[in-house]
Amino acid sequence: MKPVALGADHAGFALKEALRQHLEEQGIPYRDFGSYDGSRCDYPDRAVPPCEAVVRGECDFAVLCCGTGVGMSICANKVKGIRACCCSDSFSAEYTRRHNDANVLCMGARVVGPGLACQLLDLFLDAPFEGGRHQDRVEKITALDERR
Ligand SMILES: O=C(CO)[C@H](O)[C@H](O)[C@H](O)COP(=O)(O)O
Repeated sequence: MKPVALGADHAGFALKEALRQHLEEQGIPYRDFGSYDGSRCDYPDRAVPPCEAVVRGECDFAVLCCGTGVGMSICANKVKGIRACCCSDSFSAEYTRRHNDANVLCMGARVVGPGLACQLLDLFLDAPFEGGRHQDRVEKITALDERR
């Protein structure tokens, strides 16, 4: 398994740390792109490096944390090849993999607690992309990338 890329701003730092520890406990490799402490920083600067690692094929997935998860997801979806979803419920976390072939999970530390976030991460990592009719739709998303 390729490492999971992790990223966070100051608001998401503690949640990212909880997710990092959760991955470590399960023996799932990760690459931590920071923040490495809770110092104030800007989520666009923290979103891009983990996403670029996914696009380069060094990581299959990235997990990004900020206050709401929304700022991170907006930025991540600006990176060509990224399909990011901001999740705070289990159905979305699972089905964004099954139907959208999402490669980035964003979560908000001011929205979800660490226990739920770890559960959402497990669902995201375990769910397979179903392909079939969803493949055609993902190809249309890729075509949208090409128009930019
Ligand atoms: O971008 C966000 C909102 O979608 C993130 O939640 C940020 O973490 C948040 O805006 C940071 O807010 P702060 O007041 O500067 O801590």
